[in-house]
Parts: sequence; structure tokens; C-alpha cells
Amino acid sequence: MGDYLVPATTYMAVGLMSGTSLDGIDAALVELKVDGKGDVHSCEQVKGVTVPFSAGRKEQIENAMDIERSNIRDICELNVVLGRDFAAAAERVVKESGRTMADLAFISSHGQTVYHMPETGATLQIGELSEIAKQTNVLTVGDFRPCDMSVGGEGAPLVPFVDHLLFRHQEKGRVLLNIGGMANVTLLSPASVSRPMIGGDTGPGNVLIDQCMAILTGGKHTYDRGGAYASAGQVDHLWLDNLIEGDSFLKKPLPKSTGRERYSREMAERLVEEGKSRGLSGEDITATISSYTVRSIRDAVTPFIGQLGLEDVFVGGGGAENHYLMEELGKELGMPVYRMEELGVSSEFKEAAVFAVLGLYRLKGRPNNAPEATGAKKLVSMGKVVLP
Ligand SMILES: Nc1ncnc2c1ncn2[C@@H]1O[C@H](COP(=O)(O)OP(=O)(O)OP(=O)(O)O)[C@@H](O)[C@H]1O
Ligand SMILES: CC(=O)N[C@H]1[C@@H]2OC[C@@H](O2)[C@@H](O)[C@@H]1O[C@H](C)C(=O)O
Repeated sequence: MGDYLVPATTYMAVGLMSGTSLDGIDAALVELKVDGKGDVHSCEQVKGVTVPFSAGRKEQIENAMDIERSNIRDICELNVVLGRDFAAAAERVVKESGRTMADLAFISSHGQTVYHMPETGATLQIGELSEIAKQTNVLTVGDFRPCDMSVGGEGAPLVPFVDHLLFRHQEKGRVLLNIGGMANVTLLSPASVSRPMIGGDTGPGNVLIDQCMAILTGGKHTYDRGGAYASAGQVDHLWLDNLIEGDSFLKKPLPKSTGRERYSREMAERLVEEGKSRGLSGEDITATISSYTVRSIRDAVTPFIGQLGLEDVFVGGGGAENHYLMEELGKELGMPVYRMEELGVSSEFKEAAVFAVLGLYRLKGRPNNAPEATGAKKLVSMGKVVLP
């Protein structure tokens, strides 16, 4: 169970996250403040660092994720190699903050998802926790998702637990949206009413946009910087309607989760070919695919606007940098759309910081899953612990 931590009101920790975009490891050094009941009431970022993956490492991970190209020997080795990368990222963020590893109460690592199969209750996040604990000599917790799945959950998204803890507004319902590779939401009713929250993945975030950009530019651009390419194009509304209509994931109600298994490179290749055969320019294709992300978010959120009294949207993840996505979301949802910074949180490092909070709950033996967002049948304390 727990308790692995000395009782205190403040804990310094590192949260580590590498998401579906494969752009690198986000490491957030945070100070967590705990109230008398043991709940985290503040998560302040002291320092954030992104350690980009080398092209070679990115390719190794992409190969591991691809059924045709992966093999068990490579995955076995990558698990250890990534564990060392995660450890190095933790050391780097601590060093850059001017602190030492001895200042840390713990490290909490999401790992790298290589495969996610919610329909069979299986998921795999790699980045060996023993490597992190032994290299850094710090208590380490991680590998959260399988535990939620073992009680019937999707194992994702996990962020809504922390959104509910830290970001409810007294009078207003809020949409907390993350646009990373995938997009996921937490829909929070006002704290003054006892209606539940709802969460889940809404579908693609940047993943199809990134892949299409790479295909269209022959690898010169791997994302649509600022959304400039999409902004210069025209949406093909008929094609967009067909794409939305043909996507069975979008028809499923929340809670639900998805990944690169569905929104894959092959899908992006098909979309680019289809767009070209419709006579569209690269800009038009990018605009339409970016609107696919916007529409899928809108369609997941809209049914709950009245029920939960949702009034505004706060966006984290790299998608917050894409002005096309941000502006279109505002128009489609009819609500003001802000960056997470409005709530005092870095858009870039929010997920890494969230995993530090989840880790603290695990180390105290307390539940840290949100069945409203994963569909789990019961509350569990997710995560595995390795002593230094
Ligand atoms: N300046 C920018 N303009 C447009 N898009 C950007 C910009 N910076 C980052 N992005 C997008 O954000 C993506 C990275 O987002 P993020 O790091 O939040 O994803 P992730 O954490 O890997 O994914 P997930 O949350 O799905 O696991 C990039 O791949 C890119 O598409
Ligand atoms: C299986 C997996 O790694 N899922 C990620 C992914 O990236 C975004 C979305 O899909 C979300 O479900 C989840 O990550 C965030 C951090 C979460 O669990 O809340």
C-alpha cells in the first residue's frame, strides 16, 4: 500500500512524460503542497525542461510501435535505454534549477506508450523504472495505466483526476483540454454543485496534422508551426463531413481512449492521397485535417455544455501553440478559449506535472484514478514503486 513518504506538507518531485507526439521527454520539477486531509492543493512548477529525442531514438520508438517493424528484442532493449533517458531528463531538470537530487522526495514517470489496446484491457508503457531509481538514487513511481485497466478502465486519460483536484471553479463549469498527439478533455462542473465530471480522449490532436505536414513537405516540416499552413487553406466541408461520419471512434460516448494505433501514419498517408485526388492544395488538406481535430473535440464536448454548465476552455499541450486550432475551437464551441497559463500552469509541462501528483497519491497508498474519465469499475491506487 504506502506510505513511502515521510509526512510533510510540501514535497519536491519530478514528473516525467513522453507523449504520443514523440517529440521528447518533458521533465517538470514541481513543489506539491498537501492539505490536512492529505490532498494536493497546489502544484507549482519550479522548472521545466524538454529533452528532445534524437532522430535515431524517435525512429526506434516508432519502430517499436509498428506491428510490421517491431520485435521483442528491440522493445526489451528500448525499455532499458528509455529508462536511462528518463533518468537523465530528471537529473537535467534538477541541475538546471540549481538543486540537487537529494532535494527530491520522489520521481514519477509516465513512460512511453508503445501500444494501447483498451478493448482488450492491455497497454504498454516502457522506460524501466528500476533504471530511473538506481541511476538517480531517488524513490521512483510509474507505470500507472495497467492498474486502471485491471478494474475495467481504459487506462486513459489519467489527467482528469488532477484536473478535478486542482482546477474546478466555484461557479463556472470548465473544459480542460489537452491537444498533444491525441486530444483529451476533462469536463468539470462548478465546485458549488455536486454534479460529476466527465472525461476521455476525443480523437486526434496534432498527430494527423504532424504526419500530413511531413508527407506534404517531404519531411522538411514535422508540424504546422502556429497553424500558419492550415490558416492559409480552405476547408473542404464535404470531405470533412465524410471523414467525421466514417470515424467509428467518434461515435463512441465518453469515457473512451485512443492512440496512434488508430490515428496512424498509414491513415495520414491515405488522407493526403484522398485530399490530392479531390484537387486540394497542401494548405487545404492541412486546414481540413486540422478541422477534423476541432470537430471531434466539439462533438465530444457539446452534449455536456448545458448539463455541466460549461463556460470556458483551457488548452494545454503543443496544440495551444496552433492558432488555427485555438481560433476554430472558439468558433465551434462558442466559448472563450484560453491557454493553461491563464490558470497559472505551463501548457507545455502540465502533463509532466500531473504525473508528479498521481505519483504522490500512489506513494501515499491513495486512489488516483478517475472512473468518470476511464470507465474503471472502482477506485484504485495506480502505479508501481521502485526503491532507490
Ligand atoms: N509552435 C507550434 N505550433 C503548432 N503546433 C505546435 C507548436 N509547438 C508544438 N506543436 C504541436 O504540439 C505537438 C506536441 O505536443 P505535446 O508535447 O503536448 O504532445 P504529447 O505530450 O507528445 O502528446 P499526448 O498528450 O497525446 O501524449 C507537436 O507534435 C506539434 O504538433
Ligand atoms: C495510452 C496513452 O498513453 N494515452 C495518452 C495519449 O496522449 C493523450 C491521450 O492519449 C491520453 O489518453 C493519454 O495521456 C494523457 C497524459 C492522460 O492519460 O491523461
